[in-house]
Amino acid sequence: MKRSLTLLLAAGALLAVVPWMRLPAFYESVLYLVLHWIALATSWNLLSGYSGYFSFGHGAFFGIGMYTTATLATRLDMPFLWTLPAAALVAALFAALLGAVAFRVQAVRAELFSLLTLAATFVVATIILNTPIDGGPGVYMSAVAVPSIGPTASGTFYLLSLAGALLAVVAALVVYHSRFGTGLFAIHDDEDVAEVMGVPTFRYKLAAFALSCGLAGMVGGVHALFISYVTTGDTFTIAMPLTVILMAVLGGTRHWAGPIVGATAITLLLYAFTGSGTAIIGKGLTGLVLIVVILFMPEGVLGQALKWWGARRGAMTVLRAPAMASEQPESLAGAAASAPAPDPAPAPRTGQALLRAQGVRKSFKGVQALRGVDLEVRQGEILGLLGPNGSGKSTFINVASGHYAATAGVIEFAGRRISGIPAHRIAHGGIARTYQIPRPFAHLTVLQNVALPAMFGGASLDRRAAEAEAWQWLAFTGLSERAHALPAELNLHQRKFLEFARALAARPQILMLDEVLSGLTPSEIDEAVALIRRIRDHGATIVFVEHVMRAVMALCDRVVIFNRGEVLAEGAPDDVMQRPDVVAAYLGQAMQEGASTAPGIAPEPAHA
Ligand SMILES: Nc1ncnc2c1ncn2[C@@H]1O[C@H](COP(=O)(O)OP(=O)(O)OP(=O)(O)O)[C@@H](O)[C@H]1O
Repeated sequence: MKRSLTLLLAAGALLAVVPWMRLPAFYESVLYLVLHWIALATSWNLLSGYSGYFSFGHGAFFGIGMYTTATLATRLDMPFLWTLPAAALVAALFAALLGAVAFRVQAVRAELFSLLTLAATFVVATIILNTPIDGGPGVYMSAVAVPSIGPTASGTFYLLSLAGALLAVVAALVVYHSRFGTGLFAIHDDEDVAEVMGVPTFRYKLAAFALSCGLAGMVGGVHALFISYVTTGDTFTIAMPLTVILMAVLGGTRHWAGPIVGATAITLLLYAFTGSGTAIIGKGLTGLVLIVVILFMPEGVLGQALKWWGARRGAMTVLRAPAMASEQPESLAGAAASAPAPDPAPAPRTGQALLRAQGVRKSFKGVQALRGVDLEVRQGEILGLLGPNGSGKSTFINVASGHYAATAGVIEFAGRRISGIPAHRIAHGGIARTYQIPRPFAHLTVLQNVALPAMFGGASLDRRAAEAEAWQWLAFTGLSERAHALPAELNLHQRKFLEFARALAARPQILMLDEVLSGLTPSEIDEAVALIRRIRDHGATIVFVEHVMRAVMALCDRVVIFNRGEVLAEGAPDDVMQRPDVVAAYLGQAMQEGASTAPGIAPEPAHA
């Protein structure tokens, strides 16, 4: 990052000389527009490209900035430069208010968020148009003095635009390489999993929205004086956010520099055809280029270029997320699955209750998935959660890890109530889980997938330490060779082990494994059983939902049997599995399914 930052600042310093080169004002205006669009597209990308929350309301915040500057400079005679921080602040505050409402509602994602931001644009425009802020005729700013920063007025505007673009790009670069940026990219791929792994999704989205809109507001403030006549009709159009989106998409939304490429290309292309007869050709050509890029370069021009560059150098990935694709530490090179791993949880086997659930209920629109579950997980044990399909095992894990809120009841962890608190705080407190169907972050490499929980989970490491930790867990689970692959390039066995590695990297006190063995071949199951044993030998407490009976019998200290959302039985595996009511529960399911025998109730000999 330091190299990019130095390059950026050096480029900024070089470009700052332009007004003194005595170029015709026309060129300064063109460059003003290029920088203006770079600032807007980059600021939009900070929320929408990074986190995947596509905003169609960037025009609203840009417009709020314009009107803040216009009002303060014309009505209160505030010096123009002082109005710019105010423009940024008002736009950021408005975004924070809107985000505080929108991000609280879980359903407001994807296209609903886009529609909401679009609607906000019209609401803002209507308010401004029908109040003294504008009142209808627009605001003239011709009497506002242009500060003498450059040798000419056009030079001053150019320099202001350069400052705005630099500020936006530096912000995008810093966020891209920060913990905050990593969290935003995780939200982009799977927000629920990101939250369960410890990313404070609400706070991160709010901060990104406010930052993105604050920058747009500041750019709006500069533009108000540049055009010197502000009207709602010209400001709050759908064309503005659309242009910004197209620029970012063309350049590539998954890289901080993507919008620079897109904004420069589109602005220059449109400008090259500004003559009255050729403007339409310019627009048509821009549209065509966009169609080609969307069809053949889904990661944008810069994304594709970096991919080619990476492939030429024989290295995988550059563009998937904030770059952290460092090489495997030498000490771990060639480490096999049996390599010593960091201690996942230094918990002694005291047998005391670490997690206690009392009267936990969960219903989904009429479906009673949990009907008052009481159970405890003891420190250092492997507790098996068993039961027929649909009996509520996964739901229990989902509720305990905060993925779903309990409808009623209390869950305590290490003596503290955790039911009702956000999932990222539960993760931070020391509970990690795997998903029955692996849910890796699709655009993060295997290494980045494992480093993320090390950053946001119980361990709470910084990026560098998290990456080192991730390498260790990759060695532990035998995935070192695939560190730079994307999850889609892994087979099921490897994806399941990736789930393990991610959960372990959080250094949890309790590890909840949800059917990690399903779909694996017998030899892969043996491997996984051996791995779970090793995790337990490190002192971890494990909750283990599983249908593979030989693994259950080989691993579990105790089992709890769920049936129809209730606890039917609990105790030592050998005793519980012989109980007639447990056999009947499984048989009931088998009969419903038309099977002649209960599925896997008779313990198979353990291979492992
Ligand atoms: N998100 C959801 N929306 C609606 N119903 C759900 C949801 N999640 C679970 N259920 C329902 O809750 C009940 C319990 O499901 P759950 O997945 O917890 O069972 P399970 O014991 O884990 O089953 P399996 O062994 O097949 O995974 C089922 O009837 C299921 O259909």
